[in-house]
Formats: sequence, C-alpha cells, structure tokens
Amino acid sequence: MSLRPDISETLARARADLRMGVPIALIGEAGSALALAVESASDARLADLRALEGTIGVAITARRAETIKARAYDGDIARICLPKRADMVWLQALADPADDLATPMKGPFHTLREGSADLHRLAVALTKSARILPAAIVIETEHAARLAAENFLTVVPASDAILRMTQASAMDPVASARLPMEVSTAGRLHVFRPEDGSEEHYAVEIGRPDRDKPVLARLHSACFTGDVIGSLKCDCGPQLRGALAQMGSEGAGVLLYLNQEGRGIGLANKMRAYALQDQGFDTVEANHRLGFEDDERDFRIGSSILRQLGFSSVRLMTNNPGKIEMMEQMGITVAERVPLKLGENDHNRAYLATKAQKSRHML
Ligand SMILES: Nc1nc2c(ncn2[C@@H]2O[C@H](COP(=O)(O)OP(=O)(O)OP(=O)(O)O)[C@@H](O)[C@H]2O)c(=O)[nH]1
Ligand SMILES: [Zn+2]
Repeated sequence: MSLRPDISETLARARADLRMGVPIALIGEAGSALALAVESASDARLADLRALEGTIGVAITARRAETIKARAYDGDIARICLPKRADMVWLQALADPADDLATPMKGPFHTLREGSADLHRLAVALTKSARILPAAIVIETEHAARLAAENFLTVVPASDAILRMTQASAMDPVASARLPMEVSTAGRLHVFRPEDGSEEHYAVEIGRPDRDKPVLARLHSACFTGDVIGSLKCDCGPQLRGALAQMGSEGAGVLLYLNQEGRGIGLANKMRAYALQDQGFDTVEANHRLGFEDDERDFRIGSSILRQLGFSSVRLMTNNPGKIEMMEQMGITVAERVPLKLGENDHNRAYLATKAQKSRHML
C-alpha cells in the first residue's frame, strides 16, 4: 500500500527516533530486538527496557571497545553485557570518551559471543547516520513486533535496511537560482535533496562551465567552525574561499558544499573530538576513541551531483587521494589534481601533519 512508508522513509524515521531517545524495533530473519541510542536514553526508558524479557546488551564499535579494553568478538562490533547495577551514568561513560582519562571505567567488561550481532550492527550504523554517539542499548526479544505495535514504535525490517544503507541515495534537484558573489557575479546555487531524507547538499556553479571539458571542481565538506566562524584549528575556511576565488578568476567552476560536517560525524561529535584533542589525542585518535573511523564521509554523493549537473570530467581541487579514487570509481574522470594548500597556521600545523601521516594527504 502506497500510504505505508518505504524502507528509506522508515530509516529516516528511525534516525529521528534514535536522536530523540525513542526506542525502535529491528525485525530480522533470525530474531528481533528493540534498540535505544545510549546518547539520548533516559533512566525511565532504560528501566522499561530492563523490565522486558530478553537478552540486553550494549552495542558499540570495535574502535570504542579497543579504547575501553573490551573484547570485540563480532569484528567491527562489540556486544557488552549490561551489568545489573549499570545506570545511565555508566552507559554514558561507556559510549562517551570525555572522561576516559579523568575517571577510567572499571572493567572487566563481559562481551557476548554467542548468537548473531546483525541487529546490534544495524543499531550502531543507525546511530552513526543519526550523527549521535555510536552506541545503542539492544534488547533481543521475540516480542519486538508486538511491543512496537502496542507502543507505536518505528519498525525496521533488518535485511531491507542493511541493503538500503549500503546503497548511495539518489539526489533530487530541488531549486536553483542566480547568485551574484564576490568572486563572480555569474554565480548560481543549486540545492539537492537526498531521497533518503538526510541533509541537503549544495552546488555552487561559477560561470557556465563547458560540459564537454574537465571542469575546475571542489568537493568541500561542511565545516561550521572553519567555514563560518574563522576557526584556526583546520584549513577549511581558506580552502573554501581559495577554491571559489580560483573559479572566479578562471571564470568557471563548480564547488560542491556537502553537508558532511566533521568528516561525516556531525558537529556535536566533532566538538567531542576537539575536546579529546585538547586532552592530547590527534584528529584520527579522537575519532577512534569516540568509536568512529577516521573518515565517515560518503563521497559518492559528490559524483552523483556532478553527474546530475552534466559533468563527467573534473580538475579536482584537493590534497586528499581518497576523493580522487572515489571519483574515478564512480565514473568521473579526474583529468588533473589541482593542489589546494592554503591556511596553515600555528594552531592547525599538527592537524595538517597528522592528515599527511595518517590519512595519506598530499603536502
Ligand atoms: N572529525 C573531525 N572532523 C574534522 C576535524 N577537523 C576538521 N574536520 C572536518 O573535516 C572535513 C574537511 O573537509 P575537506 O577539506 O573537504 O576534506 P579533506 O579530507 O581535508 O580534503 P581536501 O581539503 O580536499 O584536501 C570537514 O567536514 C571538517 O568539518 C577534526 O579534528 N575531526
Ligand atoms: Zn574545518
């Protein structure tokens, strides 16, 4: 029935529920569960979940498990048993590394190794796509579907969800208009809306680039701190303005402004990472301690928007080989790499050096 939400719509609802602290139901072929994000869970909801019959555990990433010295038996995921006396303070400490150094958690942690981790993995993936801490309380119960119906919870069919989440979302062009800018009066802004209900992305077109030739292009990931308020901790602001200025002086180009704040972890998590950097960890270590990979962005978004705008070949302004590889994989020719080395200062020198050493960035 067309009134019923499809899998993309259901996943968008599930993300919103997890952010709000509402449980969701995960229905798999071999079992079912209720899941609640640790970041937004309340004592009352935790107590209600505990009162249910079933196996209760906390799903975290293997990255986070490594930091707290818990064994991960499920590859990229660990299922931590929830101790009887554990409360929300304990759960927050498990998920959030802010106080790892000041008040280290006391193990040992017992991790589940029997049974399947598929629903736990899905719950963690959903918390990541909701841009909250990657940790979820998961209670495996055969009554998940009934509990969902009785309590009006979002029901996520697991195998459809897992498949959908690996696919790139289609982008719908929503609106575009002429935009005179400082770098060029011949600017145009296009807004694209992903069909999976996630954040919109923007394309800034300068001049009228020839679609038959490689276009001067930049894939810029959102950085509120660098782009908007002039943070000196990264090089994003100078890169954004430098790329636009070069497009203006050449008379043509396209800058994609992708809403993938904090390399895809969201601004709140990026600020958690910055707080860890103030404790002495570098940008990559901070992501790992939070339970994220170094880079959680999906660069397929960029190639899909470029194609929609009619471009198939680019002169890509970047120092990041990962962006070049992804463009090529997605069928966009990178005819030339245009280096974009701008904005180094005393506050970001170590950050840029880490990106060169650990994330293959070209100097
Ligand atoms: N998680 C995290 N994200 C950061 C940090 N510093 C900056 N960022 C984010 O990193 C991203 C930088 O994006 P880009 O400049 O497009 O990408 P890049 O990988 O540096 O590649 P090029 O600039 O093209 O060479 C933005 O989303 C920033 O918000 C940090 O310390 N931690
Ligand atoms: Zn930045």
